[in-house]
Amino acid sequence: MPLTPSRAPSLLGGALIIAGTVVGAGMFANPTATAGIWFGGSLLVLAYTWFCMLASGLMLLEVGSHYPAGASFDTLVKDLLGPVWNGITGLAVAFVLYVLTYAYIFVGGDLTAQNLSAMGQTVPLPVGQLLFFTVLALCVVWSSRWVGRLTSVLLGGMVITFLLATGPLIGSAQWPLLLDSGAAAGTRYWPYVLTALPVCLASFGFHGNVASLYKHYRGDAAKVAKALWLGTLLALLIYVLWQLAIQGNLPRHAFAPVIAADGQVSVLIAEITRYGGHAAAGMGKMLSLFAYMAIATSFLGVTLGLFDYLADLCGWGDDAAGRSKTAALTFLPPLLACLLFPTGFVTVIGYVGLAAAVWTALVPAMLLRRSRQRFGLGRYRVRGGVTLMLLVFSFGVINIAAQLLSQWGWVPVFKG
Ligand SMILES: N[C@@H](Cc1ccccc1)C(=O)O
Repeated sequence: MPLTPSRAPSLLGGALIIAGTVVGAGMFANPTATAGIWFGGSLLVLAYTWFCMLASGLMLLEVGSHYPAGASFDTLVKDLLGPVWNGITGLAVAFVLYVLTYAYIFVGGDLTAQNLSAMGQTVPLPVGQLLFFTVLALCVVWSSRWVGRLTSVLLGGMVITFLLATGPLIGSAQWPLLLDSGAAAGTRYWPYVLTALPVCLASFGFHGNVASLYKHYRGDAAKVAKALWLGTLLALLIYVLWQLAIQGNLPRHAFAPVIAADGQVSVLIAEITRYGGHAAAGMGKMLSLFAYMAIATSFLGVTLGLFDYLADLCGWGDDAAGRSKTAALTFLPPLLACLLFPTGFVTVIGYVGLAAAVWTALVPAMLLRRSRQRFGLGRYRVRGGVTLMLLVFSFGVINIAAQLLSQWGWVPVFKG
C-alpha cells in the first residue's frame, strides 16, 4: 500500500487541496449572513477575512518549519505556549473538525441518497450516508495522494457546475440591486457587520491542512506558501462571483424568507428562482450538484487534517496498524453521531466560526511570536512582523466577540 507519494507532488495539487477544503458548505451561508451589510460590505468583509486567514495559515507554516514534517497543533502549541493553551486549542480543533465531518456526512449523505433515488432506485438516508462516507474515508486512509487526485477531479467538476449554475445569474446581475439603490433613505448596513464575520471566517477555514501539506511537500515551505496563496485566492474569487450571482439577482428585502429558514440552501435556491426568472431556470439541479462536490472536497480536506492531527496527538505511526487506529478515531465518532442524532448544517456553522477563531487566528499569531523569540527568523518567514501578528490576533478577538454578542442577542440581526 503506497503510504507516501513516490515523487514530489505538484503545486497545483496542493493549491487544490487547500481550495477544496476552503470552499465547502460555509460558502452557502455567506450570501445570507452578509445580507445585512449587502454586496459592498460583503466584499470588504470577505477581503479582510481572506487576508487574515491566509496570513495565519502562513504563520502556522513558519512555526511548523522549525519542527519535523507532520508535527501539527499539538506538538507546536505544547512546546511553545504550554499545556493550558494546548488544552484549549486541542478542544477547539477537535470540536471544529468533528462537527464539520458530522455536517459533511449528513449533507453529503443526503445528497447521495437523493441523487441515487433520482436515478430510479429509492435509497434511504443512512445508506446514502454510509456510501458517501465509505468512499471518501477510504481515500483519506489510503494516502494523501489519493485525496489530491480525487480532489482534483471533484474540483474540475465544481468549476464546471459552478460556472453553469452561476454564469447566467452573473450575466443577469443588476447594479441597482448590488448597490441597493432602491433602499429607503437612511437604510443602515454596518450594524450588521458582526453577524457576518464569524460565518465568513468559517468559510475560509483550512488550517488543519497546513501540517499535512508541509509533510506532503516534504518540508518545502516555500512551495506550501505558494499553494496557500493560490488555493485561498481561488476560493476568494469563487466567493465574490457567488455574492455577485446571488445578491445581484435577489433584492436585499427578499432575503427575509431565507433568513427565516436559517439560510437553508433549498429556500435560497427557491427564492433566486422566483426572482432570477429566465437566468435562474434549471439552476437548482446544477447548484445541488455543485454543493455535493463542494461538500465532498471539504470532507476530504477536513478529515485529512483531523487524521494527521490525531495521529500526531496519539503518537500512532504510519504503518497499517497505526493508520487503522487513527482512522477509527477520525471517522467512527462523527459517523455514529450522524446516524444516531441527525440535524442540519446551518445550525452548527455559527459554532464552527467561534471555535475556529481560536486556532485559525489567536493561536497562530501567538505561536509565531513565541517561535520568533525562541528560534529567531526561520528559513521560511512570513513578512509583516508584529503588525501582522496584531492584525491576525485582533481579527480572532473580534470574531469571537461577534459570535458571542450575536448569540446573546446583543447585536442587531438583519431579518430582511
Ligand atoms: N471552510 C470550510 C470549513 C472549515 C472551517 C475550519 C477549518 C476547516 C474547514 C467550509 O466552508 O466548509
